[in-house]
Amino acid sequence: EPITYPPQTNLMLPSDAVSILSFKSKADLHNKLLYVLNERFDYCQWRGVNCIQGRVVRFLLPNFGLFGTFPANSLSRLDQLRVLSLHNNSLSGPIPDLSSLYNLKSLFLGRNHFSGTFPSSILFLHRLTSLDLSYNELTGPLPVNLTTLDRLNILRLEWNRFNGTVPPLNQPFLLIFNVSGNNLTGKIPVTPTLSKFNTTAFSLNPHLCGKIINKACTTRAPFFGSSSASSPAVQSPKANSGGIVALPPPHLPKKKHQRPGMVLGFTVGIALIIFSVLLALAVVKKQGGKKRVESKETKPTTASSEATNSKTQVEGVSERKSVINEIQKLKKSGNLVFVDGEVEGYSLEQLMRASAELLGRGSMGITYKAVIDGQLILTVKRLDAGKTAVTSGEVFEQHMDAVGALRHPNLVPVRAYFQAKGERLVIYDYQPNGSVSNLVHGSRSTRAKPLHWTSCLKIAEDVAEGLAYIHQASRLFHGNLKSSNVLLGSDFEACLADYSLVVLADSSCFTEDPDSLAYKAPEIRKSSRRLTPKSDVYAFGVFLLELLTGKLPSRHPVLVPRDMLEWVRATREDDGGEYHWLGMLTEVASVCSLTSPEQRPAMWQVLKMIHEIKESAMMDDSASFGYS
Ligand SMILES: Nc1ncnc2c1ncn2[C@@H]1O[C@H](COP(=O)(O)OP(=O)(O)OP(=O)(O)O)[C@@H](O)[C@H]1O
Repeated sequence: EPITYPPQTNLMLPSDAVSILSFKSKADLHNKLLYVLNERFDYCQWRGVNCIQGRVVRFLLPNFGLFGTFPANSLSRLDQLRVLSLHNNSLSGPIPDLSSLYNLKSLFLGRNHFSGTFPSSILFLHRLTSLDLSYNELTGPLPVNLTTLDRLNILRLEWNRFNGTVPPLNQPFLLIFNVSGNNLTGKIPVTPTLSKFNTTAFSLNPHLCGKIINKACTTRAPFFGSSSASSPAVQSPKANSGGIVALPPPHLPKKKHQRPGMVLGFTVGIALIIFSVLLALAVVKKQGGKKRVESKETKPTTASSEATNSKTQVEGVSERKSVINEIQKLKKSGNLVFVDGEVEGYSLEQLMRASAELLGRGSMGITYKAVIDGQLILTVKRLDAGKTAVTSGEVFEQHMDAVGALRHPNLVPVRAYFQAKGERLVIYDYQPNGSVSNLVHGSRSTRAKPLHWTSCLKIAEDVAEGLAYIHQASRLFHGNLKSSNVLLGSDFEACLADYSLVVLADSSCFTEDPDSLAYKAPEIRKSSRRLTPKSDVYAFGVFLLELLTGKLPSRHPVLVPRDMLEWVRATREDDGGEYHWLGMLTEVASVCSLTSPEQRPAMWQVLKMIHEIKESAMMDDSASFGYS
């Protein structure tokens, strides 16, 4: 039952003042709040306190450097309280019983060190519209009854240690929702509300699965390099340091009957390969005369990317070819393999007939933009046969199945692949707005100007999200992060391309330009066999510096971290306004590019640092809804 009248503890002092002072006595051990009470209602003028008719309705203490605990029975008497924010302080211990704050609409306790389980008293606060417990150390399951808080607009629970399953939340007004970075498990309930959120709301929970995050709840597809045939049950999160949890080793061989469009040549046997190659050669020969020789002019990409695509367009005009001309040597002994969950939207024949434009030549092969039947735009990467010859057909198939299973808003999705007789194609979505390399360095004629620091932050966040996802969702890594492999999607979101392809190639065949080399961590400069997630972290550090300075990686000086900031600043026309933020971002870049892989943070830790910078920046601009 709600308490209607606050019990008077001291006839001289209003009970709201007593509440606040008793809160301060334990929560402000460093005495940051200078609360003095001379007159009876002075407390309504205290910093962070807002009253209506002498009763405290808002108590807002974000970023006050509060250090201590949140004492039980302190604020519980503030029964007129509507908003409570203790966001971003250093409060530890459990969150006390708050059930008497029955008028509370917004509760912001994020970015502290609160521990213990989800405070069940919160479930009594039926008027709550905003609840933020993110970035704490809370453990245990999320109560199923969270569904009863039916007015919630904001529910932020990310970066705690919650385990168990996601409750079947279906609050119609839930607009902001995040449970990423916990240890939640099992299938995400497919409610209309939860279906509205994309995978980032659930990311970095290694054992979550289900339709909403495009991850099957069964054992994952095999991946490259694994040898174990026996698959233990899902590994305990505790077995992993730092929160990265590896998926169980795959079952080998893979159950092939589950997917459509299988590569016949590798499943039915040698005899069939020979037969189909002969047949295909006959068909190709017969159709040779009929092949479309006209090369449909594929329009250049969107107007907004005019500058960014100038290099590829010049190459495209001079080397524009039809895919049929380029890959007509294909022996048609295989079909396109559409990765798990993909609809077979087109055939190999359609792909071969598609008009194509050269996008560029990279270390692994040649990349084309292909337009199928004048409608569907794809990117086709034709891998260099010689360089990937070290990878057997079976390993290639297993690897591409694992890579194709990755789905994240910051990854360019693999849709299909193909291999037959030395030819290997990987088909991706086409990203219409060029690459970050184009964006930062522009065409050669224009002088490069570094991006605004907030754009750097946004791109860095997107890339870190994509990398952290790859590392946690599989035992894969990118292996070739660089600005030409970070593409801009239709909303100018940054998406990683070319992830996890480099392991298929013999790196000794590579002749890399100085910029590509500069992304390589010291331990992999000699051989890419030693690629690990930490080498991606190194490349991320180089990429971040490239973003901040607009300088090509081969021109980055080797500096100790404290000189690094001065160099970063010198490359920018800074009026001093961004100094603080540049400092924080440069620090992230420096720690990522440490020589020793062990000293570099894991990608999820990098992501956490970037989130923290973003959140403080938002608070600084008072742009963050509800925190001040
Ligand atoms: N899915 C895609 N959509 C649009 N452009 C793409 C796509 N994939 C690659 N590109 C662009 O095509 C060009 C060639 O890419 P490619 O990956 O072959 O070479 P690279 O990125 O320069 O080097 P590397 O092979 O080492 O990654 C690059 O400019 C890249 O930005």
